Amino acid sequence: MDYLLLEKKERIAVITLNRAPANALSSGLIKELGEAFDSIESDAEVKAVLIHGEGRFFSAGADIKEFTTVKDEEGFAELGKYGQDLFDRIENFRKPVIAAIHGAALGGGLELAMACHIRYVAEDAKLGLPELTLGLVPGFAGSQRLPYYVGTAKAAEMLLTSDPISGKDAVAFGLASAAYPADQVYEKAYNLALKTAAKSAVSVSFTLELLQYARQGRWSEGAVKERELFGKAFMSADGQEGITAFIEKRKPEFKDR
Ligand SMILES: C/C=C/C(=O)SCCNC(=O)CCNC(=O)[C@H](O)C(C)(C)COP(=O)(O)OP(=O)(O)OC[C@H]1O[C@@H](n2cnc3c(N)ncnc32)[C@H](O)[C@@H]1OP(=O)(O)O
Repeated sequence: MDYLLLEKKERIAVITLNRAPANALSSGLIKELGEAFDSIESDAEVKAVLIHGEGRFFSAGADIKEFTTVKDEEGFAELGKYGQDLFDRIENFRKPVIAAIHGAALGGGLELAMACHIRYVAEDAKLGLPELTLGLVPGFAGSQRLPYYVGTAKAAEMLLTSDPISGKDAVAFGLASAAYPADQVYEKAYNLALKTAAKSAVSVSFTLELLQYARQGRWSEGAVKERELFGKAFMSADGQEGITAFIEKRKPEFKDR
């Protein structure tokens, strides 16, 4: 691949955005991200995904220079759909996707990070949707995901001023789970990925599915689905192993079945 690195180790797939100088999300990079997720989806050995950026930033957003090659409104709507479809796929992915953010996650970079299931950030990272600075609006569903995390009022402030918030503030507003000094973020996020990879792939997949009901405000349907999957998880080989291991006072040995 030309714009990212995909490395699989210890059952973790590490995606490194690698498009100097700012890991701007060109259509080429977005296409390669889709291909990376194809490879990870079909690889039963991989149990979690970690996305981070090479260089100074996580990602500074869609490639502003590439915008000049788009001809008309339909072209921009198509570009938006291209990114939105990929980010929906990431949000609905059945293996945990974790973002380790340093430097900046702006515009499409933050929209990518918001599609991940968990975000760890550098304390001094800048997170924002500055599209209005360019006379634009977000195009990869940032106007929809940001209010989900930070509330409508804070999202309105961030969008209408274009001011980014720090990693520390992102945690305070619920946009990220934890903030660390910049040189520790990757390692902390990698250890988090390892922790999730130690669980049964069955219950992890069920949990990610259930979280989407809450994410989409489908509470009652989600509760029905939860009790159904509770039974399925209990009757799975790993569910049986987990219960037996607890009773026998030992660590469970999950087989992802
Ligand atoms: C549907 C989605 C829409 C969107 O995502 S719209 C884009 C939203 N993103 C932005 O508006 C962010 C734009 N970039 C910036 O604000 C700044 O940059 C940074 C804060 C990221 C970094 O600032 P500093 O440290 O002063 O560096 P620097 O000289 O501005 O940038 C370094 C190089 O990176 C290129 N670059 C930065 N962001 C983008 C981008 N989004 N698309 C294309 N190139 C970008 C610059 O041009 C420059 O390049 P060169 O060294 O060749 O001059």
